[in-house]
Amino acid sequence: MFEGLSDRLSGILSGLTRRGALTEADVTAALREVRRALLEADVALEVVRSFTEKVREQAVGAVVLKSVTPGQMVVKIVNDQLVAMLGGEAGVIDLNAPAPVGILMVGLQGSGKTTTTAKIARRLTQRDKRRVLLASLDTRRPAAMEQLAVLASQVGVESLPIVAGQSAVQIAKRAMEAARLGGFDVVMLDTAGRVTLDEALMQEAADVKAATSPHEVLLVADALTGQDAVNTARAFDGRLGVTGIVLTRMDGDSRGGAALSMRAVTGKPIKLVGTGEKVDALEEFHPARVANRILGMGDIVSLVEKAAETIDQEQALRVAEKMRKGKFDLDDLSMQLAQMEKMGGIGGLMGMLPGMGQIKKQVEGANLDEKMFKRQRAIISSMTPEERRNPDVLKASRKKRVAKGAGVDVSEINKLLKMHRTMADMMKAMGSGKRGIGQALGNMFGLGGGGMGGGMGALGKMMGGGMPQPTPEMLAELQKALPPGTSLPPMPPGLGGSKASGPAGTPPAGTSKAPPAAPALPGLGAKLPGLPGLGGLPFGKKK
Ligand SMILES: Nc1nc2c(ncn2[C@@H]2O[C@H](COP(=O)(O)OP(=O)(O)OP(=O)(O)O)[C@@H](O)[C@H]2O)c(=O)[nH]1
Repeated sequence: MFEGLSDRLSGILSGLTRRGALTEADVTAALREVRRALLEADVALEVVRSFTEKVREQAVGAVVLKSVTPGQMVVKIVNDQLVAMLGGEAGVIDLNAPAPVGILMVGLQGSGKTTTTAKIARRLTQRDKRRVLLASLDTRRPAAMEQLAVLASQVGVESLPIVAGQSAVQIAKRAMEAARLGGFDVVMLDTAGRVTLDEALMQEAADVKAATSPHEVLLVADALTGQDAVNTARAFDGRLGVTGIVLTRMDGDSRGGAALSMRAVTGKPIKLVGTGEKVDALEEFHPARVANRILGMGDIVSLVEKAAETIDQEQALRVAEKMRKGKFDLDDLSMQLAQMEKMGGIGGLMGMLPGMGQIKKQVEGANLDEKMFKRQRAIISSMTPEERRNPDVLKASRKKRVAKGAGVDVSEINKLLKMHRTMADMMKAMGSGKRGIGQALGNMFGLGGGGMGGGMGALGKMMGGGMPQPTPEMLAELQKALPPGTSLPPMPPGLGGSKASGPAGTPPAGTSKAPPAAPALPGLGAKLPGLPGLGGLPFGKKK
C-alpha cells in the first residue's frame, strides 16, 4: 500500500530535514516534487493542487519552533495536511439506530461487494457481538445469491433463505421483516452490481433504499481502478447518497490515488479498506496512521508536537506574567488587534459562541470591523518605540504628529489610548482575579449599554482568555451568560484553549492534533528566540 508514494515523499522530505536553514525557494522546490509524486500516485489534480497550496501557505507563515529544524516543521505540516486530506478522523460504521439497522451495500460488479459484505458481517458478529442477517438482492445472477449464502456460512453469519422470483425490493423488505421477527441487530443488503454505471442499477438501488431506509449506504470501490473509483463514488453518491466508502484491493494498490483523493473529492469518509481475499482481510481506515505509513516520519511529527507543547507553555507563562504585572503596552495591544483581526474581529469571535447572535448583531452594528483594527494598528505603528512602551508621554504635540503619520484625527488617537488604558486595567483586573472586566471591555468599545452587560462581560473574559488560560471561574461565568440549555463550545483557537491550534483563529486543519506552527497566544510575535537559521521571514535568508 502506498509504497511508491511513500518512497518518493520520504526521500523529498528527509532531504529537507537534513538542512539547517530553508529558504522559500527550497520549500517551493520541495513542493514541486511533492506535487509530482502525488500526481504519479494518481491523486486527483484538484486535490494535489489544494494540498500543495495549503502546505505552502502554512509553511511560509509558520513560526519555526525552538528545538526543531525548519525541515522538521515542514514534515509536520505535510503530515497534518495529509491527515486532513484523508479525512481527519477515522470513519466507523454507525450502528446507532433502532434495530434492525440496515446497511445497504452498493458498487460496481467485481468491486468486491459480496466479499466485503461477508467481511463486515464477520467483524460485526465477532468483534461487536451483533446478530447479523445477510441478504443478496442480485436477482439476475442466482450464482451471486449462492455465493453470499456460502460466504455467510463460512463466516458463521445467517443469510436470508433464497426465494426464487422475488424482486430486489421484495427481498429487501422480506429481509428487514425477518430480522425484526428474528431479533437481529443488523441487516446487510448486498445489491446487484453492473459492469458499468447504468440507470437501471441506480434505480433499483434507489428503490431498495426507499423501501428499507438503511442507516448506512456503503459504496464498495476497487482501489486499483484509481480515479475511476473516485468517479464511481461520486456518481453513486449523487444518485443514492452514500454514507461511507469501502475501498477494496488496497493490498495490491501501490499508488494509492483512490484512497488519497476519495475524501477530498467526494466528501465521504473511507470507512474500511479491503486488504486481501480472505474474510479477515478488512482494516479500519485511520487517516493519521495512513499518513504515518506514507511518510514514515512519525518520530519527527511527534518531536514537533512535543516542541509545540513546550512553546505553548512558555508563551502562556510569559504573557501571564506580563499581565500580572500590569505591563500591557501598546505593542502588546497592536499584537492583540492583529490577532483579533485574524479571527474575523469580534463578530467572528462571537459567531463561534452559541446564543450570541443578538450581541453579534449589535457588535456588527457598532462597526467593529477589521478596518478599525487595521486603523488602530496603523496609529500604533506611527508611534516611536518609547511612546509605545510608555503611552503617558503622548501629549498634544506628539498626538498631532502620530495622527498626521497615520492619517487620522487626533480624536482617534485619544480613543485608542483610552482603549489601551481600559484594556490594561482589564488585564490587571484579570491578573488579580478582580471582577468588572466585561464592563471594561464594553466601555472600551463604547458598547457598555445595559443590554450587553452579561454577554459582553462574558466575552470580555473570553477575550482576556486569549492571553493566559481562562480560569474555571471565568468559564463558569461565561456559561452563566449563555442562554439556558446552551453550553460552552470548545475554546476557539488562541483563546486560552489548552493547546495551540492552527494559524490563530482558523480551525485546525482537520486534524486531531493541531499544527503547532502558529503562536497559540496573541500578543506574541512571530519571532521566537533561538530559531535555527531564521531571519524572521518565511524560512530565513539564504546563507
Ligand atoms: N486482493 C483482494 N481481493 C479482493 C478484495 N476484496 C475482494 N476481492 C476479490 O475480488 C473478487 C471479486 O469479489 P466479489 O465480492 O465477488 O465482487 P462483487 O463486487 O460482489 O461482484 P458481483 O457479485 O459480481 O457484483 C473476488 O475474487 C474476491 O476475493 C481485497 O480487498 N483484496
